[in-house]
Amino acid sequence: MSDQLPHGQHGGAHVPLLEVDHVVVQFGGVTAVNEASFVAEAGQVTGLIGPNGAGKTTCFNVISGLQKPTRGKVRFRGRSVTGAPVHRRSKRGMGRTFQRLEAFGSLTVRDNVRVAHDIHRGIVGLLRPGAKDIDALLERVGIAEYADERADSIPTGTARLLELARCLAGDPQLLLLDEPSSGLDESETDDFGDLLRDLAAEGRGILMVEHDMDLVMGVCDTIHVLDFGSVIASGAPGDIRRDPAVQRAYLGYSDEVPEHELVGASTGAHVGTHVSAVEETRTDLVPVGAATDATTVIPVVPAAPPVPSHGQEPPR
Ligand SMILES: Nc1ncnc2c1ncn2[C@@H]1O[C@H](COP(=O)(O)OP(=O)(O)OP(=O)(O)O)[C@@H](O)[C@H]1O
Repeated sequence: MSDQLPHGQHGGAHVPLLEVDHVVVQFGGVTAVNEASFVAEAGQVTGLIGPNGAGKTTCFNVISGLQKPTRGKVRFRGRSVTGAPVHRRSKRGMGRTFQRLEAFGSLTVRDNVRVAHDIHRGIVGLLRPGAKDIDALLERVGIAEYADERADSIPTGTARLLELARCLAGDPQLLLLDEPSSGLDESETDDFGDLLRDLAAEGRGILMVEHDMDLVMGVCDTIHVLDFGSVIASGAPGDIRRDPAVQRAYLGYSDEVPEHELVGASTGAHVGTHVSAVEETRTDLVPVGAATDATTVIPVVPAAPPVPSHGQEPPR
């Protein structure tokens, strides 16, 4: 029996392209992923964000098959792939890029994409794509001018786009992108965001771990937020931006101490730190970007002293 069900349908019921279902990953005493459940839909860009150490990469490893979960399931196109090896997931239509660049340094950019295509297609790869197909892909991701350069001589941002081109050479239905914009300048990041929207408009699903909040908030349809391995929020960018639990996760505040105690006790060193952090944040109330109502501001009013902060910018 074929396992290639059309995504989105399963006996009439809606089936997400990707489902992460109560996944737990433990490394000895460390729970890196804690009962995480979320979905990524076809035709959408989905963001997976969270502070450093929140469990994003571990989740990606579970989804792509590099890490066996301690418990829980991963379903792709309605079928469990929890025990499937990486290459089988890839054959079923998952493509992944890594934070670490994986291209062959001594090959040209064009040959890197050609090799990725051949590896993915296996025997079918013998029917090699024409140079025109490869060049069209390079054009699409915006690196055609580097086609004849060795991969180890191109700038980091370009190398990231090469990773994406290599991933797209396998024609995946789901793209798992790990920090895809790092190394891109502002205008390259804008172009990259447009490309992600185009890829989603073709019906592909994109799940992206990304620290550039402008990009995440600008291109994602849905965002899932991890903190200490658990999903603490899921929703549209505007909802995530305003979610108090998300703000706490990024800024490192707990809500156990009422705000009036904070203000009244501002002589304490740690509280002083907190107050200045609050002031710093509040002077930073900025109009939310073009993706939503431009008059909305970020309601960041932490209500308690700091717990060890992840030291990262919250979603803006
Ligand atoms: N192989 C491992 N052995 C032990 N602990 C691990 C291992 N891999 C990850 N961890 C721990 O699991 C937790 C989650 O790590 P993970 O790399 O998934 O987080 P992350 O959200 O991707 O972080 P970052 O944004 O910094 O890349 C961290 O506490 C990390 O130290």
